[in-house]
Amino acid sequence: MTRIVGVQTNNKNRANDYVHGVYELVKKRNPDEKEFLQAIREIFDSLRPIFSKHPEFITNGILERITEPERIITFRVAWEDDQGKVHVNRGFRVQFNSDLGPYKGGIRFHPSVNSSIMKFLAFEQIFKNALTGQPIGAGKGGSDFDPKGKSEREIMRFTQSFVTELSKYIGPDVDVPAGDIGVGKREIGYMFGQYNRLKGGYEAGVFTGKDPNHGGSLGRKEATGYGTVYFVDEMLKGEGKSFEGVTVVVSGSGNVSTYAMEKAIQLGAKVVACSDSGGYIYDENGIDIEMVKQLKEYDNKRIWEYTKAYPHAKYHENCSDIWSIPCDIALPCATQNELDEIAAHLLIANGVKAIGEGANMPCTQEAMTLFHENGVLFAPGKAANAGGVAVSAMEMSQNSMRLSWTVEEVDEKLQHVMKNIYSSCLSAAESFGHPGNLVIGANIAGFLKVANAMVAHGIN
Ligand SMILES: NC(=O)C1=CN([C@@H]2O[C@H](COP(=O)(O)OP(=O)(O)OC[C@H]3O[C@@H](n4cnc5c(N)ncnc54)[C@H](O)[C@@H]3O)[C@@H](O)[C@H]2O)C=CC1
Ligand SMILES: O=C(O)CCC(=O)C(=O)O
Repeated sequence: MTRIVGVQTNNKNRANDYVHGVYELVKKRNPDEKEFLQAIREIFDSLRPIFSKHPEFITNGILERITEPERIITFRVAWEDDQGKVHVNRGFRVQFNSDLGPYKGGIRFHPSVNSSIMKFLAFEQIFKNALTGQPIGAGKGGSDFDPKGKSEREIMRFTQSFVTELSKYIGPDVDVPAGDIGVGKREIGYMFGQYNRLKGGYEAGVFTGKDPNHGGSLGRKEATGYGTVYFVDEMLKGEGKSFEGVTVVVSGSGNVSTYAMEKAIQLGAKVVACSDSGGYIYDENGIDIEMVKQLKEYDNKRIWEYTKAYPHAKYHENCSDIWSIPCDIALPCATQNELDEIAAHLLIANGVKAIGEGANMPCTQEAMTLFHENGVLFAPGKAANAGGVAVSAMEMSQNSMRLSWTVEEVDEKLQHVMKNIYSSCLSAAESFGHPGNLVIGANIAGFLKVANAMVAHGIN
């Protein structure tokens, strides 16, 4: 008995030393990349229990390899504005891991884009894409270009210049980009057009998130937001709860937020607030989702203009104060680290029951710890928002087969994927000694899938 306990302790120490040692190496190699290190730390904290059961992951150097992107492409994007002035932005594509399939992940256009943000997003994508169960590897890209205030033609010229360089590194079986912040079906359309022009043909599966009228999948636009709500609904059902009659606050008013709000409302919730980077609106009667769509998806307006149609609604300029509104469920769907310790304290004091991360890494580590300590149900982004990339993989399948599924078919498959992800997270958490902890469950379930493939593919 003593000997077995001794062996277990030795294995545990060896596993802890391994995780700690690799984290120190990664930190040394990427000293100023705070978002990337934050994402690595969260994963590493969850993975500790794995290595005492799977020493082969240590001998195969899985952590050392999975934290180093297979390839990072950085390039100049020169473009001319409407006045003929030349501008230069920086473009990125991080091709992080291809053990499960072609690199797959969105393109972000936002002034904050830098190497750390690109790497954290591509790293998260490894585990998220693995959780979907579909044959997709992981990547992410973007540029520090700010679409705000640019004309339609400027956006087209910038996007064409961006993809002229990116086209050398992507393809339907190599790397398949999609949208993210600042990139929707309009930008994907420009990328797709320019890519095909350069290649002299039509390669349907090179981008996803295309317009369903020209090569895209029905249901892709809605998939991330709907998927997030489907996942949270599963988590609520596990506790005998539901969306019926609850109050919900959603940050952002872009692609993910809009369709998270729509699905929550369809399931009987009252959504009382949403935001953009300028501020938030609070409508105690419940947000009119069609009005939000009109303002943000079609008219490209700021969210405060909602109050022109609904004068009883209130507009507040500080978008991060949205978390001071009492709610049962909070869905952060805007951007990374938008919900910090202070916001978490406010939500908990106001009785929040559940959090669902529609955005990538929207909660800081400190906020997550507080939710955990206070028994708040927590759906981590890499599981909860995986519906978008899952339907992107369905778009790839439809493109390869040269056919189109109906929106009902796509939605049914999406619900199935989200349920499967939920049960994989639950069972991984249970098997590794953390029952009910979906953060640990998501990280372990995603990691195991990729790590096993990396062992099978040899050291490379
Ligand atoms: N589009 C997709 O399919 C997926 C997106 N995500 C993640 O979801 C998040 C949102 O992405 P999208 O909706 O696609 O982008 P989007 O560009 O359509 O919308 C982003 C929204 O967030 C707002 N925003 C930006 N910074 C903000 C801040 N600090 N506070 C409040 N609002 C702010 C913007 O005004 C905009 O309304 C990102 O973290 C993205 O990586 C995750 C999975 C898939
Ligand atoms: O649909 C895709 O390929 C990308 C989605 C994405 O960027 C994400 O899941 O964060």
